[in-house]
Amino acid sequence: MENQCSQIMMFRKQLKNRLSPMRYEHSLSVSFTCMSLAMRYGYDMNKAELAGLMHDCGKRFSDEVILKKCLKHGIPVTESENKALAVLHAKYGAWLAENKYQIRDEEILSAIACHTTGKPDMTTLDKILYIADYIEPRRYKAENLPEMRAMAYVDLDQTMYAILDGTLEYLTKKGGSIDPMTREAHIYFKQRLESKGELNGSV
Ligand SMILES: Nc1ncnc2c1ncn2[C@@H]1O[C@H](COP(=O)(O)OP(=O)(O)O)[C@@H](O)[C@H]1O
Repeated sequence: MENQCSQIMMFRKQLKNRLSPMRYEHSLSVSFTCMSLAMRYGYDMNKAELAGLMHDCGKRFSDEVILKKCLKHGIPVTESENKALAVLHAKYGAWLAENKYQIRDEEILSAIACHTTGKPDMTTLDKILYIADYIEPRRYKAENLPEMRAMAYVDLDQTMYAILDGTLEYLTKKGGSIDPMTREAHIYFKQRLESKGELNGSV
């Protein structure tokens, strides 16, 4: 317990020096939101805290620099990621977390790696982090935030589907390339809700 706390304090100090003040605040806010969702869903709070804190550790560089760093370190970049560079900090962040911050927990690394796009068959921590990144208290951009914040504490799959649905609509309007992993995740959650008979018209 004491060890976990001192590890978190050390990572916070390092991130504070490396991220912009706003990005650092966002990371803290996501970390606390992850813990709160972990409480709700009976997930390990320490792992959730660490995943939330570290999720944007790759976002200290511009997208172009992140691409160069991925190529330099042999991190595979798909053709789609090359066209949608905004998603790449997640994969690079997972690499940094493992290789520079020495985080070895596969669930934490997986959650960091898929926090921008989601993916099919996400673990509980994958979902907690993806959702916390969207609903954290300092976020204000999306119109559906009050609804998503309430839904997050009712059902993770419903919330994943609703956020992915809104994000695809937003990205389509915005124009530009959309990473196909986001669509794959959307289809996956749609089918998952359908198979449970839980896909309602309002989502
Ligand atoms: N080209 C893309 N393909 C798939 N997902 C994307 C793409 N660009 C951004 N996203 C994701 O969509 C969400 C909204 O994007 P955006 O508004 O650009 O980012 P943010 O909310 O971080 O400012 C974020 O979760 C982001 O990771």
